[in-house]
Amino acid sequence: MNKIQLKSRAKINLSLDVLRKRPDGYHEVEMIMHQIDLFDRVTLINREDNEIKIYTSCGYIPKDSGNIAFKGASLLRDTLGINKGIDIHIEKRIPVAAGLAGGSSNAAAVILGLNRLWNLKLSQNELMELGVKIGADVPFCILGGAALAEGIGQRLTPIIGLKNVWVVISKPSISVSTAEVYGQLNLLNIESKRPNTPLLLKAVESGDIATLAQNMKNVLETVTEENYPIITEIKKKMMEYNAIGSMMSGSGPTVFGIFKNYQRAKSAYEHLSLLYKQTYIVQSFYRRNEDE
Ligand SMILES: C[C@](O)(CO)[C@H](O)COP(=O)(O)OP(=O)(O)OC[C@H]1O[C@@H](n2ccc(N)nc2=O)[C@H](O)[C@@H]1O
Ligand SMILES: Nc1ncnc2c1ncn2[C@@H]1O[C@H](COP(=O)(O)OP(=O)(O)OP(=O)(O)O)[C@@H](O)[C@H]1O
Repeated sequence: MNKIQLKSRAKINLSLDVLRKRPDGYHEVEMIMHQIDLFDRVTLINREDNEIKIYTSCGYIPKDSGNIAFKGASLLRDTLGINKGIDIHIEKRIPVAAGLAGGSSNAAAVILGLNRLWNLKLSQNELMELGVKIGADVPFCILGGAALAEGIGQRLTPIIGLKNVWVVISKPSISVSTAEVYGQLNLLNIESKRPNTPLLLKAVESGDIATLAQNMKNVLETVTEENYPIITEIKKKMMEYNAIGSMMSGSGPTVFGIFKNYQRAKSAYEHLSLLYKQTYIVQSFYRRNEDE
């Protein structure tokens, strides 16, 4: 085998709580993460030499060692002392710097793909332990499906995901830095924004999308929504167009809405895409990578 192609899926956070700030600056979180069926295509092709090369149609992501997919490949090579080269082709569809883990998901695809292409035989847990070295969202992207994430996001408990739930996502044309959002978070100001995680976990696992959608909360909204009122506007529009609930994903600025059925989601998508260019209609994706 000389080549492998993978789907690199985006995630949304169905809840996001921050418990405390650690001495190293990172935050301990408690969040419910769920993949959606919006994906980049990542193709890995072995090279004759030992270089790592990135090819992408997307004009505004790095094409050198600054690309997180590059970091995924060099991490595997350095850790295992491998002297091989790889061409990494990224066909970008996931909006960038959006709160959808687009970059983390590309890195996860590279790690999963090279494990197979180079026959490394690392377990999923070993891959996840390596993945966290390049980003807190990478282990979840390696796991796939749906999970409760704790620690800095790397301590994962897989949960039963939502089957074929319709979701509309809209990204306003602003980009947000995750580090800045966490940096501006005031832990004294989040009490009313904290989710009831046990209630939400139960709702997700039983497919009770009404309870889920009506109780979703993300403490990072206290920062990003405050900085960008357009997020409040999009959430309002989602509700006007019959979402059961709407929230910002991750550190934002992407907003998603959960819908009762395809017809309602489609109608919302048609209206919202006139207002916000980067609007997508997608389904929840519940299968873990090991199941594929
Ligand atoms: C907002 C989320 O996307 C929600 O899933 C994640 O918590 C962030 O995951 P990520 O973008 O993969 O995060 P990283 O690339 O590891 O970290 C970017 C920056 O975010 C901050 N950060 C990230 C994760 C975390 N648990 N606490 C933090 O304070 C740190 O300042 C870090 O320098
Ligand atoms: N392969 C990649 N895909 C997307 N962005 C990348 C990639 N490599 C590096 N980047 C850079 O990483 C930054 C964050 O992009 P990304 O799309 O991963 O953010 P995000 O969706 O907010 O991620 P998260 O939800 O994990 O915080 C951007 O500034 C982008 O230029």
